[in-house]
Amino acid sequence: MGYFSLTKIAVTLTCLVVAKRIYWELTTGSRQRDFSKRHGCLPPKQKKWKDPLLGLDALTGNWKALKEHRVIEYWISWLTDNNAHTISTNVMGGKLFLTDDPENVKTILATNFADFSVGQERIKMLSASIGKGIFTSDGAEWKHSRDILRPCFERNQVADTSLLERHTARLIETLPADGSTVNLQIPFQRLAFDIVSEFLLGKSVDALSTMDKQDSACREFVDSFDYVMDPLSEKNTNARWGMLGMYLPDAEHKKCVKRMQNFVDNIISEELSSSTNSSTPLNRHLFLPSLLSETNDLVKARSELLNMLVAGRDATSAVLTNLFFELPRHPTIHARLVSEIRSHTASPDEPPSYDQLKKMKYLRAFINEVQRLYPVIPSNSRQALKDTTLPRGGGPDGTAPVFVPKGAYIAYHVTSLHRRTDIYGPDAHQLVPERWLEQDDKDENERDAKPLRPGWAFIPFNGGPRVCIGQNFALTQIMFIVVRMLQAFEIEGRDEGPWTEKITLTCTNLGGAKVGLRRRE
Ligand code: HEM
Repeated sequence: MGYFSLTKIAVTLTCLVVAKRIYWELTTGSRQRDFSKRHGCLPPKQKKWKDPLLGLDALTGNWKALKEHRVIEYWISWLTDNNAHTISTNVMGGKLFLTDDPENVKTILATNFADFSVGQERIKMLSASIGKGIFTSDGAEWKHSRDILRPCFERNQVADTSLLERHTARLIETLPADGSTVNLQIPFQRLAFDIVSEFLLGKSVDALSTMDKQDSACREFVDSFDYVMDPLSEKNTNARWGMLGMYLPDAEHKKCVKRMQNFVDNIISEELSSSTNSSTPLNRHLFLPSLLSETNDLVKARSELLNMLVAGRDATSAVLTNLFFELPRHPTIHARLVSEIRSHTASPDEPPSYDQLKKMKYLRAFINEVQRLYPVIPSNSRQALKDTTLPRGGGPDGTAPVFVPKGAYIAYHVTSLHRRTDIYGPDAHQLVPERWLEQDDKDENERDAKPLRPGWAFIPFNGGPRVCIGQNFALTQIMFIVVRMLQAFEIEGRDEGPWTEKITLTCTNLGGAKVGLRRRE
């Protein structure tokens, strides 16, 4: 009797599943097939998994690669193993596309911008730590955040290098100049944090001066921030549970989020209680006062502020770390940079102006090249808000459009895109700043090369309406710091081994940038 009723239940459930599937095929499925046919779509190559149902081996493979610091290469292999620039796959019942085709990237980020969201996964995961702000919202909410920020990044705001000089001078004072080994990664993080906080808030958090004091609020904020952004760190007790750890309750994570919130709440309270800040230059448009004039919602203000501090600290210091990892390994590039800096500044003590920086074409080429090889966001993704298409990747030769159903994720692999030999040439895997120079700025023996016009194949700052709003500020900052470091120090590399990925919210070299510094005479 019991057996009979179990069979009945099983049959009923099977009928329900089949009926649901038939209903889906007749409604959504039929609509999607029509849509796909009308747009001439063909399926792209498929990445298959041993577990055909959920693709669990994709998750375990990803986790293993993350732990072994080779997740960039692991994802690239999904494309190269299939000899394709766009593939589709199914993981955990969801559809995922992966592409390194510039035409597809342009479509997602610009041409069909309105068809895509930054994705529910990102919104959910990041909001839990930094709340709802420019990074974690879409549509009208995102546009509002962006409108508040825009005036802070206009040229006249970015061109004032006195702020950069004050903080970079402090960095140079604090670095050992006796040739002992120093890892520049942490000092760069502190410097970026000091600069971005003063740039946005009118007041620096003084991380370079206060970080070594155990009980400083800034130290606590940065430690908490590091914990939250690096779920794989040794400090994270859940990390020993592997992938499952990300879903286990983590009391320390909660504490860290609370500390970050308190830190930012204090900054907001100070701003609210002092209507005029005497240390703020009158010509500077600051983010926090603009934000507080737009909203009375203090949780919203806190989240926007956290979003901005995240944006401003990590990406810039990651690029600086990669630059100083590579620089001592390339003596010819190093020498050419020193000579360019000397030719554009009157004396080694003179901080460069914004206009002088703009003239340093080789320095800019070097920064481009390091960002090309090591984009600090090596892969990114968007989620389709409705049924839509990608222009390329379908059919056996990958030239037909591809149908993308509502809800599917499209990951675009920035590192793979930046290293395509058909775009950058056979030396795409080597560091060659000269490839970025205009013909007139090249040495005679370099001139016959075809000028590089990568378009959507170079996206270290993303592109389209959500292009990094801090791009010009970040580049000015990076150029300024490199110039001041090269003016001040003879630099010797102390890193052993190749560049190795360390992925948190951004990606940089696992061992940082270890150097020995001696003051230039
Ligand atoms: C070299 C340093 C930097 C790099 C490589 C970089 C890169 C990026 C990238 C790739 C994105 C797109 C993220 C996405 O939409 O998925 C982005 C967005 C953004 N970046 Fe940067 N960034 C840098 C520095 C900065 C700085 C210094 C600030 C601010 C002070 C900043 C503020 C932002 C903001 C607010 C967004 C979100 C824009 C939006 O969604 O509308 N970034 N950045």
